[in-house]
Amino acid sequence: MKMKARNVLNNPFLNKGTGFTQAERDELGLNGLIPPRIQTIEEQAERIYEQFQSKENKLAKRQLLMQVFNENRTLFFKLFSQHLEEFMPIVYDPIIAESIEEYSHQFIQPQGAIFLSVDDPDHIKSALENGANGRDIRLIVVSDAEGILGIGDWGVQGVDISVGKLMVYTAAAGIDPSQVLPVVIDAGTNRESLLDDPMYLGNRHLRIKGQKYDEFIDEFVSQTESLFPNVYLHWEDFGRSNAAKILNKYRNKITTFNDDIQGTGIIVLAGILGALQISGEKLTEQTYMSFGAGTAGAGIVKRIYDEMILQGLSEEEAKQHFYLVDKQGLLFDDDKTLTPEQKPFARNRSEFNNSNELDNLESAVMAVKPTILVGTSTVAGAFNENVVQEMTKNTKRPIIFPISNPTKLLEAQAADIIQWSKGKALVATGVPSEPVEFDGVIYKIGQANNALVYPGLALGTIAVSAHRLTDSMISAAAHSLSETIASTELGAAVLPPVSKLSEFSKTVAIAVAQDAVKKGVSDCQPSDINKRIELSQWQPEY
Ligand SMILES: NC(=O)c1ccc[n+]([C@@H]2O[C@H](COP(=O)([O-])OP(=O)(O)OC[C@H]3O[C@@H](n4cnc5c(N)ncnc54)[C@H](O)[C@@H]3O)[C@@H](O)[C@H]2O)c1
Ligand SMILES: O=C(O)C[C@H](O)C(=O)O
Ligand SMILES: [Mn+2]
Repeated sequence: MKMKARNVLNNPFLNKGTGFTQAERDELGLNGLIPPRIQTIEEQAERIYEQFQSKENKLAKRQLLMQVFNENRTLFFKLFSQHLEEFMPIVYDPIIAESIEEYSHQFIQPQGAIFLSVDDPDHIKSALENGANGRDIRLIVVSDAEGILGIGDWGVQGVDISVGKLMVYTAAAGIDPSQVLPVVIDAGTNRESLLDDPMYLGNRHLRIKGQKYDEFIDEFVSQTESLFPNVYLHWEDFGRSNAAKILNKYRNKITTFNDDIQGTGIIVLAGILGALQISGEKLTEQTYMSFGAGTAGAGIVKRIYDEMILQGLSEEEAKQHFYLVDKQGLLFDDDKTLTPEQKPFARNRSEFNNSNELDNLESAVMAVKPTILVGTSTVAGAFNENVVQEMTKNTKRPIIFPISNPTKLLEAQAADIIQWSKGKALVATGVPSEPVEFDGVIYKIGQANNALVYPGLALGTIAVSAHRLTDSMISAAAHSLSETIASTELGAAVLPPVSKLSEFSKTVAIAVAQDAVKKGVSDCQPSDINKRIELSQWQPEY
């Protein structure tokens, strides 16, 4: 086979398979190397979709799609754009969790990801260069996989989350797949079953913490910035002790984003604003309880607290609206184990006459009487019938969002919350949920997953080359999303449907870019914003 032919057939950015025209086949020396029939991308997509439908289970469906991804990115994204709602749970959450758990055994191909080892900081630069291979990288998703979704530490196997998040970026917002790089930092793993597994493909030692880890992250950021000066750096699924620390260290120095903290904050705020549009109530009158106050839980609380201040409350007034519940129960300020993110929202025991009894969710709900309950605890079934019924006593339309992932970790099923609350609760879940019928009304369930917002956020930021991702841009993203819901329909969802993801990603991008330009974080002219966004959007066509 000629070099030229091999290069295009083996390069997923260039390969068109049966889509090569006769002229291309002549020029590249492809005659005889692919079946003679020349197909349009639509015909190719139809063929693969037929194969997809014939696969008996979802993991097998994902494996088929990943094979297409590895061979032909354009065709993969054509298919993804045609079947966005159907493919999202397969290539992304929840099935991605299974693929991460099985990674070392199922491994065939590195899927264009970059593997960095904490033991080998000297190769960070060359690994990034090898991966980019001359491409202009504008977006990196990096994970060290200590806190994959709610399933914990998966070591090098967590690389799939970096690949998966990037696939959603392109499908939802048209981020050019040749400008992205998925990265995993293999810092070891504390999961014994991986360390004991002879097939495990990562470093066979416990997780490295402390100075060696911090220096590695520093070196990674500095090499990334010098190789790709226009990059937007997305952090995913780091552990609770690193996620906020890393974000706080770099957020005012580079264009960077932590999805679990900021992305989740945006989507939950948008969902709450959507729910309040439906109920006609005000945010500043709500009492908020976070069940699970880790990376996501505390990130959401900070976003909603900032919104309350934006809506006119003082810092002290705003704080009064928040209650955090974690493993210990309701969090109090005399607790020495609080994280820096929990501390500002911990309560004083003197506020309750039974503070010692508030060591579980049910008693905390009864004592606090929250009107909003968000679950980021990884505790399946924690929002039981009692908890939900208690919530209905506090307000006409309680807002209840169990958003732990994947499906097996949801704090409650949407259908149960609707039943137990007799249709009063306004519900969103982290994974897709079917509509629920109750008393003649069909309740649509919003998906409060950061995937609904991070694509638009990055598109807006990258399109106008904003040199920071500011809180103000983040707030603009949340507001733009909540404005797109159909709040007057009976049983309306609190968030827009995934089927409209491409449309509203653009809405989010415009709002974010406008805010960046207005606040001087970008040099783009206001009149150029829409054009710049359109030009940044890649289309899956040959
Ligand atoms: N829907 C979304 O967009 C989205 C985004 C981010 C995270 N999440 C989900 O949220 C969950 C948490 O993620 P994270 O990144 O914050 O993890 P994390 O480990 O930082 O936080 C989890 C928190 O839950 C607490 N917890 C554990 N057991 C508990 C119990 N029995 N009672 C009360 N609290 C308990 C932990 O102590 C910790 O503080 C995961 O399931 C993740 O998938 C969802
Ligand atoms: O990956 C997801 O589905 C959302 C979120 O980032 C999570 O960690 O659960
Ligand atoms: Mn995550």
